Amino acid sequence: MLLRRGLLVTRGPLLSLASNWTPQRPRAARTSVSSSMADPSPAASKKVKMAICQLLVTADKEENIKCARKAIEDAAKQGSSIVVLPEMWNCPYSNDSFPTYAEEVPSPGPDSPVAPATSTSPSVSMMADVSRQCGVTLVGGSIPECSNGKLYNTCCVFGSRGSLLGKHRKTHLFDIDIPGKIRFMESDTLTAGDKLTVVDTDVGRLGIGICYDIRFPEMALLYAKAGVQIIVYPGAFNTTTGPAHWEVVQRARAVDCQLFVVTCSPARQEGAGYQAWGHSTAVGPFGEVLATCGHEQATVFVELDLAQVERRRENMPFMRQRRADLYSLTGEAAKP
Ligand SMILES: O=C(O)CCC(=O)C(=O)O
Repeated sequence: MLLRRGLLVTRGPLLSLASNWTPQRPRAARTSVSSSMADPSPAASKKVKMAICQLLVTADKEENIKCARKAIEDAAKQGSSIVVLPEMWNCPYSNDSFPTYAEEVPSPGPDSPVAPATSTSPSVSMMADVSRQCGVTLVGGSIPECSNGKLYNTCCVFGSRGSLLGKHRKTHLFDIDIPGKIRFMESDTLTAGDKLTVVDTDVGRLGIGICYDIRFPEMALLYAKAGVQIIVYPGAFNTTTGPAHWEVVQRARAVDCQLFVVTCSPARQEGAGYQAWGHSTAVGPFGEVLATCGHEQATVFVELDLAQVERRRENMPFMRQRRADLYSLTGEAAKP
């Protein structure tokens, strides 16, 4: 895609965003639905209770798994139907750690094999087990995945019966160099994923991105086009780009796409090689920050009314107002 004299010029097969951009309802959504007489909007409320677990990640993998399990169980006890974990929650965020902490991840599917607790994929089996036991949808942050001699930064999404519904491999690797501030080259160890990931769950239709993926609005727009209601970005911004961009990119994606944006960071670990920004957040489809936190370990509880996605799009129909004669977007977020 080229930006030339104010024109967005695309190459390859076009996927026009100008017409027929009606959000699709998720298949088999089992969101609790209640209508409110006081609400003049035709869209009934569809409320989803979410917990965003900003975990303190240590070098002790077993401890990280125990701590994540407890946070999920506590969130379920408090009535959450969907729980989100941070990027790289089972290992320190460093190129040295990724190969050592990596696990195999099975292919998604309703009957995906759930690895027993003694397997070589203890993080994956814990997530499958606890989501089934607690009956929650789980967006499992990310962990390093090993597959055919390559490493990926991978997010697993589990349904409330413990099956692996989807996995997203981070598509934009975090390779940046801000002299005197931060240099990180994920591509030294990781390979980029090659697809966008839309997952239908009990609570709604999710689009998944990981951290640096949030900086690419085209990806979020394709998710909106695919009928996604919530984009979840497990992410670990840092103390340079975090204060500058973390909140603004979330609000920008939410406003551009008129959907919910949720981020989940690790807590900041004093003395760690990588200083995470924290501030896990949920943003509504009008760009409003609904809930957030600081940089310490915390669980953010938030209720998302998914009916707001339709309401905002009725109020301000950007989707129908796009100018396909002037610009369009290539690519596809495959529907599940
Ligand atoms: O985009 C940024 O500033 C940070 C991204 C990042 O930390 C990551 O992708 O892991």
